[in-house]
Amino acid sequence: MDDTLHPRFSGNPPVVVKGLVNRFGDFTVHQDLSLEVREGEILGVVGGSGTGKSVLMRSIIGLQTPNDGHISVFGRTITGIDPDQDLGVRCRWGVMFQGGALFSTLTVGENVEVPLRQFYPDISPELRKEIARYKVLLSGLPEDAIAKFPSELSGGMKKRAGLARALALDPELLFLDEPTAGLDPIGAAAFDRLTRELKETLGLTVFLITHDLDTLYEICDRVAVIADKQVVAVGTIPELIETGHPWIEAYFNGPRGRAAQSSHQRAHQRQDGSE
Ligand SMILES: Nc1ncnc2c1ncn2[C@@H]1O[C@H](COP(=O)(O)OP(=O)(O)OP(=O)(O)O)[C@@H](O)[C@H]1O
Repeated sequence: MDDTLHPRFSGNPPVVVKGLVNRFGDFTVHQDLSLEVREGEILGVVGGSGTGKSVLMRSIIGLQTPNDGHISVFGRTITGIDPDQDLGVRCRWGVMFQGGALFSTLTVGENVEVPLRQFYPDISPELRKEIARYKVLLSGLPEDAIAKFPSELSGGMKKRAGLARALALDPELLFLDEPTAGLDPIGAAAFDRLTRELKETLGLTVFLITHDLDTLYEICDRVAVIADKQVVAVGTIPELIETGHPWIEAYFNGPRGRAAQSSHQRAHQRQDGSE
C-alpha cells in the first residue's frame, strides 16, 4: 500500500458503478453509465439540468433501485438490496441533500443526533449531544446555532447544519448535492474551503454534484461529466477540455467557464507570489 495514503484508506475505489440503467416510464435517464470514485478525492459531478446527477447519487446510496447495472460501495453490492437491509456500510457514508433536508420540528443539534440515534441507539444522551455539538462546530456554525430550528437559519447556515448531520457518523464517504447553490459568492467560497479542509483532515472521499464552476476549479481533484445518459468523460479539467466533447467545450470554454478559470489562475498567482 502507498504509504502516503491516509490511514483510513484501503487502496480500493470506494464506489464502483458499472452499466447503470435508470428509467422512469419510457424516459431513460441513464443507459450503461459507469463510474469509479477514487479514495480520498473530491470528485465533481456535472451535467446539464435533468441529466441524472441526483438520480445517480440516489442509486449509489440505495434510495433508487436501478433497472440494470451493478453498484458497489466499499466492496458491498448495493444494487438489488432492500433499502432497509443493514449492509454494514450505510454508517460509512454521509449525505447532504439539496436544501439541507433538515427536520423542521427538530433543532440543529437534534437533527444531527438523528443518525446517531439510528445507528448507535446505545450511546448515552449526554454523549450523543456532545458528538452533535462537535459536528455543528466542525461545520463552522456558532455554538448558539445548536438550539435553533431550521426556520431560524439563513440558507448558508442550513447547508452547514445539513453538513453537520452528514458528518454525524464520522463517514469516510461524503455525498454533497449542490452544496453552494443559492449561496452568495463569499459564502460559497467559504463552503468550498470547508469541504477541502474536512476532506484533508478527516480523510474523506467526496462525491460532489455541482453547477458551480468556481467549486470545480478550486476544490475538485477530478470531474465526471454526465451527458447523453452516461459519464462521457472523467478527469482533471484540462483533461476534460482535451476530449473536445461539445457539451464540455461549451461548459468550460463558455464565458462563465473562462471567467472561473481566470479567477482560479489569478488566485494561484497571488498565492505563489506571497510564498
Ligand atoms: N422519482 C422520479 N420519477 C420520475 N422522474 C424522475 C424521478 N426522479 C428523477 N426523475 C427525472 O429524472 C431526470 C433526472 O433527474 P435528476 O434530479 O437526477 O437531474 P439532475 O441532473 O440532478 O438535475 P438538476 O441539475 O436540475 O438538479 C429528470 O428528468 C427528472 O425529472
